[in-house]
Amino acid sequence: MTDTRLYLITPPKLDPKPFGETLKSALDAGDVASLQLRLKDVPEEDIARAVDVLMPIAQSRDVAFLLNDRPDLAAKFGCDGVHIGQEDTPYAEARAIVGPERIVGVTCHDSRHLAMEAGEAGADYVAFGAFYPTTTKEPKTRCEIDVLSWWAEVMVVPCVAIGGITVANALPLVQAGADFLAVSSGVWDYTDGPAAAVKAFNKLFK
Ligand SMILES: Cc1ncc(COP(=O)(O)OP(=O)(O)O)c(N)n1
Ligand SMILES: Cc1nc(C(=O)O)sc1CCOP(=O)(O)O
Ligand SMILES: [Mg+2]
Repeated sequence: MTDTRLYLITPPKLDPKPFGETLKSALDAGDVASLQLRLKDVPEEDIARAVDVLMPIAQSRDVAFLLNDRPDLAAKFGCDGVHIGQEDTPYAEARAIVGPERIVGVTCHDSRHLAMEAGEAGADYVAFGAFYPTTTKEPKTRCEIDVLSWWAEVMVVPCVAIGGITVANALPLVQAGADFLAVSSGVWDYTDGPAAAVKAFNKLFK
């Protein structure tokens, strides 16, 4: 049994009500540690509506609900945490906004240095990527698996692997010691549906 767990990222575009039904089936299919709401370049009211519909679905199933980019809204809406990248609110400011009890995760690309900085500053996890090609976003970097295995061997702060991860290519990341696999299209676009994807990923973690 590995310690790796699934960290879902919402698809780039979604209609909250119908997506909420898809989300319920995915979360009821197996263990999911967390869900990140990642809506880019939308009005705040669209984020608020998605939070209203999706956060209760996640939290009622003990799935942590994180918001991408916006520590202010994460605090305002009562999310369990926020994910920030290198071009978003700096860690110290995000932590001051959300407080000590909420999760703050930090994008560290392929950089051991960025990850050590974030870990020392108090980040709850560091995210490395992209490990594989992805069409969900234009990743700034590609990350080699040895960065992940180095971090898993020498550091205690949890590490997240992200970028183009599918059931078919995930095993090397699990074997390298990733604490979480952050996945979007590998679940929502899975041939047999998101629920089957959650089951298949959890089978890999056994
Ligand atoms: C878990 C996780 N890792 C990395 C990212 C990417 O964050 P960022 O670099 O800020 O890019 P955007 O997602 O904001 O476009 C993430 N969102 N989640
Ligand atoms: C949001 C995000 N950040 C990345 C990074 O490299 O930091 S890759 C990525 C896309 C994740 O979606 P998918 O699982 O569909 O590839
Ligand atoms: Mg960001």
